[in-house]
Amino acid sequence: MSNRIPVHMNGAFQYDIVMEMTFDGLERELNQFNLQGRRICIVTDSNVASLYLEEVEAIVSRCCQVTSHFIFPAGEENKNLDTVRSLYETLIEKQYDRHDFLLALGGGVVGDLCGFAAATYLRGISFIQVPTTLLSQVDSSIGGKTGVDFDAYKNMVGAFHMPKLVYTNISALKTLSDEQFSSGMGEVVKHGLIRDASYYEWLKEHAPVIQKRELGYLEEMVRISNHIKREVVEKDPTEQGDRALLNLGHTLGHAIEKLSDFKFLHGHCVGLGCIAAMAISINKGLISDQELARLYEVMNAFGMPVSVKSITAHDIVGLTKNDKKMDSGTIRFILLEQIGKAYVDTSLTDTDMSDGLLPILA
Ligand SMILES: NC(=O)c1ccc[n+]([C@@H]2O[C@H](COP(=O)([O-])OP(=O)(O)OC[C@H]3O[C@@H](n4cnc5c(N)ncnc54)[C@H](O)[C@@H]3O)[C@@H](O)[C@H]2O)c1
Ligand SMILES: O=C(O)C(=O)C[C@@H](O)[C@H](O)[C@H](O)COP(=O)(O)O
Ligand SMILES: [Zn+2]
Repeated sequence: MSNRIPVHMNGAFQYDIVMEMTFDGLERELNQFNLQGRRICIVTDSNVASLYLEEVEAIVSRCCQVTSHFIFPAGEENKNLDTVRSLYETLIEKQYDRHDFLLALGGGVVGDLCGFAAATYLRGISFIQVPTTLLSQVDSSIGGKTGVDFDAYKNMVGAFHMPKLVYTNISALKTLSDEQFSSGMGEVVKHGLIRDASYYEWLKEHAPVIQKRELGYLEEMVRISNHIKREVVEKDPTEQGDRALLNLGHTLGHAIEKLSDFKFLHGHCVGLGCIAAMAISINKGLISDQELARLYEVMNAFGMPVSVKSITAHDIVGLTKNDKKMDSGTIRFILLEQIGKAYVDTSLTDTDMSDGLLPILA
């Protein structure tokens, strides 16, 4: 199996996703961009900086004229315009121009924020994704959705801006906390649910080795998820249609994330949202009750929370009115027709959503 997945858009090659077990190959990949005389600013957060910045900066500095870095405090609460503003200030101060690059080293928070700065600084400069969390390796580094939160509304300000390269070092997952690893599994399980029933089964069967983080299995899992995400974003890069399926679990999940003041992790909220979406699908007679029991088994196997306290259905449903998939007052909600097959439903009422939330608010 190749460790290189090319991503195309409108029939034309856009960028490669390259999966390796170290950061070393980044040098080879960067050299294809002819960066002599150029500058690269590595954007990262405080945790990732202490783990990997020195190593990655040494590699990057061999490929371009000047390397600098911008470090911000880790956490979703810093994925906002204040941090973007500080990054702009750094780039202006260092006189970064349109031919220079940003490189996002970290999880989805770093990737989304750095990508948004790259999309907007000087009306757009190039950026590279070097994802280091499970969530970012399987999902957020691919497809060019960039952005930040605004007043804790998730990803309210953003742009589509494709990276020039996604370079994934799978072994970086070894230093991730168990909590962050299980959050990443939220997006992985989502991929199985929306697109690939046999992948969903495979995940369930291989839960023990995945939980042990055996690198061969992690590589296989990241590769399958990357293929699923690639296939969806290639067909619909700017979410005019089926890309919305990648939003399974997100309409309610994002609301829970906001209401928890970001105490709950994104992937965990997506998992909770997937339970609710499945419950609604069951209420509509689309899939059987047993599937919900199986989803609980899968989520338990990966240490994901299956219920939430101190948040009301009323508040969650209220926040769905700000969802990015709203269309003239109609919510475009992702449901399951069967395991491995999702669709966009435009008929849901607030009561349907409240009823779907019952299993997770119990
Ligand atoms: N753009 C997209 O398509 C897309 C897709 C899914 C999620 N997202 C966004 O991604 C964000 C969540 O990303 P995330 O889960 O990666 O969170 P994150 O970026 O906050 O990273 C989680 C934590 O892990 C730390 N970390 C990162 N790599 C590490 C490593 N290798 N070892 C040890 N610690 C490490 C970070 O410092 C942070 O504390 C959310 O903001 C979500 O909205 C975007
Ligand atoms: O790439 C996409 O498209 C996704 O929907 C992936 C999601 O996992 C991700 O969380 C995304 O940021 C959510 O999209 P949003 O448009 O609701 O912000
Ligand atoms: Zn997500």
